[in-house]
Amino acid sequence: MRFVVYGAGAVGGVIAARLHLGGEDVQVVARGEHLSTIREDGLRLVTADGESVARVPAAGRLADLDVGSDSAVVVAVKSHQTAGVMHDVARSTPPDVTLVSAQNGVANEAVLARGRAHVVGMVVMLPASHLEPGVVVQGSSNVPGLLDVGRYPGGTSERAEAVAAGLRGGGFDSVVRPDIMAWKHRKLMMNLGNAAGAACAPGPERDRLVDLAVEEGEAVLAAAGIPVVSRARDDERRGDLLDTSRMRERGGGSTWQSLRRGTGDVEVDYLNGEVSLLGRLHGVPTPVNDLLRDAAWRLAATRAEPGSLSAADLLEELEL
Ligand SMILES: NC(=O)C1=CN([C@@H]2O[C@H](COP(=O)(O)OP(=O)(O)OC[C@H]3O[C@@H](n4cnc5c(N)ncnc54)[C@H](OP(=O)(O)O)[C@@H]3O)[C@@H](O)[C@H]2O)C=CC1
Ligand SMILES: CC(C)(CO)C(=O)C(=O)O
Repeated sequence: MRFVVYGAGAVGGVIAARLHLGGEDVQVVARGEHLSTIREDGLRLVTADGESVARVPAAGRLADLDVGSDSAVVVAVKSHQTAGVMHDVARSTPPDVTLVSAQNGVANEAVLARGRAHVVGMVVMLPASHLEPGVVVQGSSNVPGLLDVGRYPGGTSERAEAVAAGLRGGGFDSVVRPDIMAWKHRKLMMNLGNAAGAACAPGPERDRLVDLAVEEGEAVLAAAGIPVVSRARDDERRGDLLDTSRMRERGGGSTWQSLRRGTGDVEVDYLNGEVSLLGRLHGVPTPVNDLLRDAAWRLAATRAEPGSLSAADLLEELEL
C-alpha cells in the first residue's frame, strides 16, 4: 500500500515522516509556508533523540501527486477541515482508493464514507506538535504513537491490515480492531478536555471543568446507546507505552496549538460540540460542553493567547 498524508501538520507530519523513514512510499498534501518549506528543505521531524529530514513529494492538492487504487489517503486535518479534503478526493482519486481518518472526534469517518467506499478509522494516541513551518515534533520518546485502526463502520479488512502493517513499519504500535468506533468514542471522552486545556491555565478549577464535561459526555453516550469501550480497557491498552517526559516543552494539545498558531478556528464543534449535539438529539442537557466549546471559539476568533480565560470564572458562569 502507498500512502498520501493529507494535512502534514502535527499528527500527519509525524506519521508521514516516520512512514518515509520506515521505507514506505509516502507523499503529502500541505499548504502555505509549511508546503513551500517542505518542498525546499524536506519535512523536519524532531524527537527526543534528535532530528531527521524526510524528503517526501509534497503538493497543495492531490492532482499534483500520484494517487491510485493502491493508495491510502490518510486524512490528518482538523475535523472542521475534512469537507474541504473531500472536495479534492472527489476530483482526484479513483473510486476504490482507501481513505483513513487519522483524526480525533467521531464524525469524520461518516464524511469520508459519503464519498468513498473503503474507509478506515484510527484512534490517534500520538502526542505531536506543529508550531513552525516545515517542522513537526514527536512528543513520545519510546513508542511514538498508538494508532489502532479498523474498517468503518465496523469489522476488519485487508486494507485496514495493510494500513496497520505500514504504520508498524514506521515504528508505531498499531492493532486492527473490529469495533474501532467504540474505541474512538472512548478517545472522544478524553478530548473533551481539549477546549479547557486550550482556553484556561492549569489548576483545580480547570480539572473540575474537564471532569464535568466528561460526566456529561458519558451521560449522552449512555442516552444515545452508543457503544464505547470502558475506561479500564482503554487504560490497559495504553499502559505506559507513551513517554512524553523528555518532550515536555512541546506545548499543549492539538486545540491549544490552534490557538498558539492563531489559526482563527478550532476543532471543538467535533469534540465538546459532539456531546452538545447528542444531548440535543437525546434530551440531555450539556451546559458544560456548550460553555467550553464557546469559550474556545471566543479565544480562536479573537486570536487570543491560549490559557487566557479563567476556569474559576467559567465555573461561576455555570451557576452549579
Ligand atoms: N496534535 C496532537 O497531538 C494530536 C492531534 N490529534 C488529532 O489529529 C487531527 C489533526 O490534528 P493536528 O495534527 O494537531 O492538526 P494540525 O493543524 O497540526 O495539522 C493539520 C494540517 O493540515 C493542513 N490543512 C488543513 N486543510 C488543508 C487543505 N485543504 N490542504 C492542505 N493542507 C491542509 C493544516 O494547514 P493550516 O495550518 O494552514 O490550517 C495543517 O498543516 C485532529 O483531529 C486532532 O484532534 C490526535 C491526537 C494528538
Ligand atoms: C490526547 C491528546 C491531548 C494528545 O496530545 C490529543 O488527542 C490532542 O492533542 O488532541
